[in-house]
Amino acid sequence: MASVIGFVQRIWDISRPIETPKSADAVRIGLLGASTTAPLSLITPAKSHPGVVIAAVAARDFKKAEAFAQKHNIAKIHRSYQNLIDDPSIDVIYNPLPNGLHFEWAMQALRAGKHVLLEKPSVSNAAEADTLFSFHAELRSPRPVLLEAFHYRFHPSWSGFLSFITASTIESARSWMSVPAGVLSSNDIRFQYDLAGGALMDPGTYLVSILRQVFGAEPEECLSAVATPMPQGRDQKIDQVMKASWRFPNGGIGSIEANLARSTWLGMPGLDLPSVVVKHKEVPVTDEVGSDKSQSHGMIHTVALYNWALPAIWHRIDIVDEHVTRDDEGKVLKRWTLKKTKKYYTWDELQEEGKTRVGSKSWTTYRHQLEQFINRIKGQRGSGVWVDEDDSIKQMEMIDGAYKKAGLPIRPTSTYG
Ligand SMILES: NC(=O)C1=CN([C@@H]2O[C@H](COP(=O)(O)OP(=O)(O)OC[C@H]3O[C@@H](n4cnc5c(N)ncnc54)[C@H](OP(=O)(O)O)[C@@H]3O)[C@@H](O)[C@H]2O)C=CC1
Ligand SMILES: O=C1OC[C@@H](O)[C@H](O)[C@H]1O
Repeated sequence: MASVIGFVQRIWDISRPIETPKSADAVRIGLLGASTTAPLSLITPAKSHPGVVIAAVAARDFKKAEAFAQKHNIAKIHRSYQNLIDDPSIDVIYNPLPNGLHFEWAMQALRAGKHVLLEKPSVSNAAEADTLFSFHAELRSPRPVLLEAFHYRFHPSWSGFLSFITASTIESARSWMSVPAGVLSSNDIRFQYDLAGGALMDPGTYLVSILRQVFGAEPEECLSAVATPMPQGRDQKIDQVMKASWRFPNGGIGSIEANLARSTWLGMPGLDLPSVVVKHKEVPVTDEVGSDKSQSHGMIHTVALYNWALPAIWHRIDIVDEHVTRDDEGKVLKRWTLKKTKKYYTWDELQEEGKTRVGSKSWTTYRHQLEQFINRIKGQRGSGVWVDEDDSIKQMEMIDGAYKKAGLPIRPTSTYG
């Protein structure tokens, strides 16, 4: 009962954050597009941040921008993306445009000296990532801040999960995310190749990021990539589903399944919690059992995180240790399993020296991300979580590699120079 009350309370608190008065030096953010995601990923989180004002929005259609501004209490409307970027009263550009427009508008914003919060995937392919992030790296100090918005990494549940993983002994890691069938309309940006759509680009980009995080390394080889194309008559360059696997330097295998139209029995929409399961190789345990030289004691450590995408609403980390003792001929003497469950709604259990980790239970991944983004802009010490330039480039290299392996073209490079 207490857990149900906690769940309902968290949903209530997340959807109605306490609005804080804004400080005089608040960072002023402008939104590119009246996007579907902005209310969840930035507008609501900004309400509880005293140092952030959502100051302007630009949309291709003025009436749409007007309605969006009114609904979200945004004071200023621009008739074009360029006008927003050129607005001297704006400090930060939030870029949640279709993936295929990320590169152009991030470059434009950086060229205008604005900080950029850039939705994932950062761009369409590795060549664009290299150009964008190298351009950013070479900007003169004080450089604007550029962040690929891998929000899940900023929540304490992700750090808590990683704290149970020993990268060098991982045998396998599996991660998955899907969108239930029928949720996305047939003309959704995710189904358009020219806008850099596809399952690997959308849920898949998180899954690729998760494998890179878990192994703490880049893969040596893409072992398999199998795309389920869109139904006949639709764009065959779009992967509706992508299943792929990679071998990492420790010999472990990482695999993903990204699905833009998950269905189950009789075509009913399917709902899976976005999750990751990491299984380690058996490692020897030295303890009182192991000290008997005629016996050996081994353990397989498996860690799973359920709901890494919206962990503030609910998540669970399961840690399962399978123990086995064997005699000196390898015959199994005894097996037993120890299980525990952990949850990290706040940093309380994860405080480390030198890191400033703040937040409350009602902070979503997006709110935590915003905190760190603003810390960077203000030159303040934060939680230590960040996504750096090289990380974002390597991310796109892994995605390109999987598209090639699947026999699909990598997503098109922008003509913007
Ligand atoms: N962090 C997260 O949790 C989430 C991130 N995302 C990411 O955000 C981005 C946008 O996703 P989402 O908000 O769902 O997308 P939308 O379909 O809402 O598109 C976003 C905006 O793109 C603009 N746009 C510009 N050119 C085009 C075009 N040719 N066709 C369609 N739209 C265009 C529209 O702006 P205008 O108003 O000017 O017409 C639209 O408002 C993606 O990169 C996605 O991966 C998406 C969902 C969640
Ligand atoms: O968080 C998300 O969930 C669903 C996806 O389609 C979306 O783009 C992604 O960011």
